[in-house]
Amino acid sequence: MVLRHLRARARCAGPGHAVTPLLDVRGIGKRYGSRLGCTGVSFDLWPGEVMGIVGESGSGKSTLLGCLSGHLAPDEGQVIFDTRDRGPVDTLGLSEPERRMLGRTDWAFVHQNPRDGLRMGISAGGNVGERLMAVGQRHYGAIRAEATDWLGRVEIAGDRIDDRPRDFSGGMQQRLQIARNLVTGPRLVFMDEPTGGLDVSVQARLLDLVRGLVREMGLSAVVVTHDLAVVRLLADRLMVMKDGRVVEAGLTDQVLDDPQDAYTQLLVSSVLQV
Ligand SMILES: Nc1ncnc2c1ncn2[C@@H]1O[C@H](COP(=O)(O)OP(=O)(O)OP(=O)(O)O)[C@@H](O)[C@H]1O
Repeated sequence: MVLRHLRARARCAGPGHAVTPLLDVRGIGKRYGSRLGCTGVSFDLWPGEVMGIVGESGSGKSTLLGCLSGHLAPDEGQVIFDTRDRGPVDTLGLSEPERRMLGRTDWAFVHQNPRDGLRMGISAGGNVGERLMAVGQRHYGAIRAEATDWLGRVEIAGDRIDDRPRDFSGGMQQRLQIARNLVTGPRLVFMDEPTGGLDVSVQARLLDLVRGLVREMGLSAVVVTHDLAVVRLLADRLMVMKDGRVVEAGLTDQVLDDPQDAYTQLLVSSVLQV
């Protein structure tokens, strides 16, 4: 029913107008036994748009991101993704191989801890090149050239290509994780506290880099963070979560400059006092 509705909307589109959201999230809910993870979360994400999800610890951000990205199975709801070849598809109904393919091609996931998103035992170039091989590239010279190019794009010197990520600083590891994720040209990137655990100056540089790449590549992204400075810089729109529910949503500047919900007001003012 929902898919038919989306296709009908897509057919009514004029040229050059995206009328189908890239991601259409409907009523996602997840419980852990009697404990609520998140409930009733719905939103659209449009091509090239960045959605920020903020809230205090335990508000359900990671649960929601897990449900959206296929790492967790929600108890209810739909996550409809506008695939290149088949149009809008409910990703929760995909088979495991189909989901894996989506993860290699159109979707990417940047973990808070780069160790969760990198292979620490293989070289930096191998970490990037491996993703190209996973989508069918076989020419060693071309793979190495593309890996070198991507290391440059994330400001890692080319002469570090054969070094292992464990010899990198935290900021470099995170930049390498970003290169590994973006090298295959995904359309949607999930980010879980991408600057968490980094020094403030390193955070600022990383945020600048991510913002540049997102814009340059026209990426859509869902960014979970407890840091309002991160969403202020990266996100076009914002959802504020509390106790597993979205309490306020809107354009980032609007929500942060003129919060309507009492909890959002508290969140914003507590940051301003820091
Ligand atoms: N594996 C789990 N088993 C039981 N309860 C869980 C589990 N994971 C999360 N929860 C609970 O679900 C609720 C939402 O947690 P979640 O980790 O999604 O919040 P969060 O906003 O991402 O927090 P943080 O910023 O600390 O990561 C919390 O009450 C948490 O205790």
